[in-house]
Amino acid sequence: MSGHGKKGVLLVNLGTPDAPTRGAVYRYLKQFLLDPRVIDYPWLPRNLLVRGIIAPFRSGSSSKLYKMLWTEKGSPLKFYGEDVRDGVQEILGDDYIVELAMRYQNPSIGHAVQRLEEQQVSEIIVFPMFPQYASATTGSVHEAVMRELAGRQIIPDVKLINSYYNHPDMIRIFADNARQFDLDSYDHIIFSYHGLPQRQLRKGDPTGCHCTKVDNCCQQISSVNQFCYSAQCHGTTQAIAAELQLKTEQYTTAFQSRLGPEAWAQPYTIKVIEELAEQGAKRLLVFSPAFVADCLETIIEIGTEYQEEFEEMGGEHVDLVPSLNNDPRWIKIVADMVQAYA
Ligand SMILES: C=CC1=C(C)c2cc3[nH]c(cc4nc(cc5[nH]c(cc1n2)c(C)c5CCC(=O)O)C(CCC(=O)O)=C4C)c(C)c3C=C
Ligand SMILES: [Fe+2]
Ligand SMILES: [Fe+2]
Repeated sequence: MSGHGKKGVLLVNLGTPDAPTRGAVYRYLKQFLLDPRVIDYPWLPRNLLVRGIIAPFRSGSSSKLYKMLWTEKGSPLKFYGEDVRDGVQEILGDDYIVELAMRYQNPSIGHAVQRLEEQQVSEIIVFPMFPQYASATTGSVHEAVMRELAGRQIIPDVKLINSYYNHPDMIRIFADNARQFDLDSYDHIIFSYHGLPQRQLRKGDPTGCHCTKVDNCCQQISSVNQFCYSAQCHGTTQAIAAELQLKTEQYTTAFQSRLGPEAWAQPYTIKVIEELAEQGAKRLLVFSPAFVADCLETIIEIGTEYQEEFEEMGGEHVDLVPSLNNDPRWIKIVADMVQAYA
C-alpha cells in the first residue's frame, strides 16, 4: 500500500462504435473481433475471418441497427457509462479520480491510464462493467490494463475486480425494475444473457471435465466452475428469481447474440421463444442481466427483433426489464464496491 496520492478508479465497458456509420462500425468490429480472447483462433484464420468476412459484411447490417439505437446523446452504452463515472466520482469525492474507458474504440484504456498516471494515483482499481466473468470480456479488460501498465516506469498498486454476478444490492435493483411489470400477467420469464462459444466455456473449466461435459454442468456454481461464464449467469438468474420468489417453472435461463457456425452456450433465446410460442404463450418478460446498461443487444435485439419474431410466431408482447443504466442506486453500489476494494 503506497498511500499518499489519490486512488484511481477505472470503469471499463466493452465498447461501442464512435458513430453509427458503416466505417465506424467496421473499425469497432475489426478491433473487437481481432482480440484473440474474443475470436480465439490462431492468428491467420482469425485475421482472414475478421478482415475478409465478418467485419466487411457485418458492418453493413450492424450499422443499420446502430442507427436505430443511436440517440442525440450517442450510444447508450457510452452515455450511461459517463453518467455512472460522474456519479461515482461525486460519491467518492476528492480522494479518488474516476475514469471511464472502453476496451474497444473510445475512450481508450490507454488514455484513461495516462490520465490516472498524470494525476499521480497511488493505486488503480479496475471495475469491469460485466457482472459475470468471461475471458472474452473481463479477462480481456484485465489483460489490456496490465499491458498498458507493463511498459511504464511506475506501476502503482493494481486491484482487478473479477465478477459480481450475485451481488445482493445489484440483484435487488434488477428485481425492483421487474416489479414495475405485473409478473403474474406473463406466460413466462426469460433471463437472456449474451452468449459465448461452448469451446470457451470449456476453456474456463480448469478440470477440463465439467463444463459442457456433465449434465446440467453449469446450473450450480462450485469451486470447479466458479469462473465459468454460464455458471455465473445461472447464479445471477437464481439470485433474481429468489428475490422475486419465482417458481422454477416460471422462468428459463437462455443465451442470445450467437455469431458463426460453432455451438454456443445453450439454450438459445430464440429457440426458447419459439418453443413458448408453440405452446401458445402470448406475453413474455425478458431480463438481460449480462449488461449493466441497455445497449444494442437489449434495446434492438430483444426489444425490436425478438418482439417482431415472437409476433410472427403468434405471440403478442416481449417486454424488456430495464437494465441498471444510470440508476442512482446502481451508481451507489459501484462506489461501494470500489471502496471495499480500495
Ligand atoms: C456482456 C457480456 C458479453 C460477452 C460475454 C460477449 C461475448 C462476445 N460477443 C461477440 C460478438 C459481438 N458482440 C457485440 C456487441 C456487444 N457485446 C457485448 C457484451 C458481451 N459480448 C456488448 C456490451 C456489446 C456492445 C453493444 C453496444 O450497444 O454497442 C457485437 C457488435 C454488434 C453486432 O454486430 O451484433 C458483436 C459482433 C463475440 C464473438 C463474443 C464471444 C466470443
Ligand atoms: Fe458481444
Ligand atoms: Fe460451466
